[in-house]
Amino acid sequence: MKRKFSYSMKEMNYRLLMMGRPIWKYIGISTLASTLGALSHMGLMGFGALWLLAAAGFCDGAGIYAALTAVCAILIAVCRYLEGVFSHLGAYGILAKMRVHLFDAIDRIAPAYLIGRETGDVMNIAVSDIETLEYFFAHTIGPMFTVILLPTTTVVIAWCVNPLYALVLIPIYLIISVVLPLVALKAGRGIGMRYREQLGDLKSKILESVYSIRDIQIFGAGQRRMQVVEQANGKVNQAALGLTLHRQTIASFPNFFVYLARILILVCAGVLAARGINHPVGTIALSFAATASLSSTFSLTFVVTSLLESYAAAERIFKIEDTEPETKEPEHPVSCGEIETIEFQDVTFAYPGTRKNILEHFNYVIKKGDRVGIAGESGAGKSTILRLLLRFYAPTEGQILINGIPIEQISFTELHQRIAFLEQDTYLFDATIAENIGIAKPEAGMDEIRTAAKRAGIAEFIDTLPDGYDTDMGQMSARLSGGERQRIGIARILLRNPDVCLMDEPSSALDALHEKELLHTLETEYAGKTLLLISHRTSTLTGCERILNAETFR
Ligand SMILES: Nc1ncnc2c1ncn2[C@@H]1O[C@H](COP(=O)(O)OP(=O)(O)OP(=O)(O)O)[C@@H](O)[C@H]1O
Repeated sequence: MKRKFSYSMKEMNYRLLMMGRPIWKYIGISTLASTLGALSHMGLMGFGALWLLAAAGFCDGAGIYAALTAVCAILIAVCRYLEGVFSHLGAYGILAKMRVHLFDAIDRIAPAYLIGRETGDVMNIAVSDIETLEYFFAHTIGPMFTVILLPTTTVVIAWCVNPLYALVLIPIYLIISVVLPLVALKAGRGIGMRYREQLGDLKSKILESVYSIRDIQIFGAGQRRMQVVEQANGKVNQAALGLTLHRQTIASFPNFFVYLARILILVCAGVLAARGINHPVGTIALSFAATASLSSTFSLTFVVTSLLESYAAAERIFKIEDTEPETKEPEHPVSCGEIETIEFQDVTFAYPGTRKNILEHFNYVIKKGDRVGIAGESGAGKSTILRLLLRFYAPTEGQILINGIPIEQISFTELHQRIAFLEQDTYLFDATIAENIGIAKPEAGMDEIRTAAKRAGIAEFIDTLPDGYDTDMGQMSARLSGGERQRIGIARILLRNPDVCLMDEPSSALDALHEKELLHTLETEYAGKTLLLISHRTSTLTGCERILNAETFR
C-alpha cells in the first residue's frame, strides 16, 4: 500500500531551514569549511599527481605542486575541524530551541491531545525525534553545496584538458548527485517513517513496562510483557533491515558509477591518443581529481539515508506542532470575577471523532458554596463534566456560563486560577516537597507553604523527614503513600485558594480512616467554597448536600 505523508519534502526542507534561521551564520561557516575542505581534498589528489609527474620529469613545477599539495593537506585538516565545530554548535543550539518550541506546542494542545495517547511515544518524539534532526542541521547542508561545487570544478578542469572528458563526466555527475539521491529519497521515505514509528512504539512499550513493573510482578505477567516487548523489538529489527537494505542498495549504485567514470577517462585518453591528441599530465591529474570529487559527491548517498530518518522525525514533530487545540484562548478575554454561579445550558457533548453523546441537552446550575457529589456508573461521563469545566474540550452544542459569561470568553489563566482540579493520584515532580506544594502559587513564601501543608494535614509527616521541606521528591516520591501524595495535592489547592475545586475520585487510594481525614480537611479548611466531587463511594459523598446522578446527563 502506498504510504501517505502529511508533508512534501519541499515543505519539510523549507520549514526546517526556516526553523534554522537563528543558526544560519553557523551553517554558513560550516558549509564554507565543508566545501573548501572537499575542494582541498580534490586539490590534494590533483596537485599530488602533478607533483609526482613533475618529479618524474613529465612536467615542470615540482616545488610549486609540492607546496600546493601541502597547503591542501593543511586546509583539509583545518576545514574538517571548523566544519565539525560550527555545524554542531549551530545544530545543538537549534535543537534546544526546538525542544522548547515543541513543549509549547504540547502545552497548547494538552491535555485533550494527551488523553488516550501513549505518553512514551510523545516523550520519544520530544526527545529522540528532535535529536535525530541534528543530522539535518549538522550534516546535510554542507554536502549539498559540495555536490554542486565539486562536479562543476571537475567539469571545468576536464573541459580545459579536453571537452570530451567533460562530456563523459557530466552525465555521471548528474546520475550520482541528482538522480540517485532523489530516487533514494522518494523510495525510502516510507522505510524511514516505518523505522521511526516502530522505534517509538518499542520505546514506549519499554517505558510502560518500567512504569507498571509492580503490577506486572503482582499479576505474574512478566512473561507476557516480555513477549509484547519482543514483538515490538522484532518489528524494529524488520524496519531496520529495510533501512539497511535501502542504504546498501543506494550505496552500491554510485560505487559503480565512480569506477565507470575512471574507466571512461582512460577510454577517452585512448580515443584521443589514437587521434594523436595526447594529454598525459592533464589526464592523470584529472583522473585523480575526478576520483576525489566523485568520492565526496558519493558521500551524498549516506546523507540521503540519514535524511530519511530526519524527515520521518520531522514529520512526527510537525504533526504535533500543527495540531489544532480543542479549545483556544479567547482573543478578547472577559474577567468573570469570583465565581458565583456555573451553569450548564442545554449542553450536548461527544468526544472528537466519536458519535456517542456523553451529555445530551444537559442543564444544571451550581451556586457558590454548593457541594455537589457526582455519582453514577463507570463510563457515564462524570469526568467529562469536569473536563468541560476546565475547558479541555468545548461542548458540541449549548454552552457553559460562569457568572453568566460564556466560559470560552474567560482566559485560561483566570479559569485555572479560579478552578482547581485534584485527581485520583497527585503527580509529584523531581523537586523538593516545598517546591511541589509551591507549584500552585509560585510567589508563595515558606510560611505560606508551611501553613498550606498544616491545613492539609501533611505538615507532621514532613517534619519527620530528615530534610523536611527540602526533601527531594525525585527519590522519595515512590515511598509516599497514596494518602500522603493526596495531601500534598490538597496542600497545593489550599495554597492556591481557588473559588471552585473539582475532585475526581480523591479517596480512591485511601482507606476508611484517611478518607475520613480527607473529608474532615475539606469540611474545615475548604468551608464555604464550591466543590464538585466525583466518587463511587457513598461514604465520600456524605458531605455533599447535592448529588448529581450521571443518569441525568442524557
Ligand atoms: N478522549 C476520549 N475520546 C473518546 N472517548 C472518550 C475519551 N475520554 C473518555 N471517553 C469515553 O467517554 C465516556 C465517559 O468517560 P468518563 O471518563 O467521563 O466516564 P466516568 O463516568 O468518569 O467513568 P469512571 O467512573 O470509570 O471514571 C466513556 O465511555 C469513555 O470511554
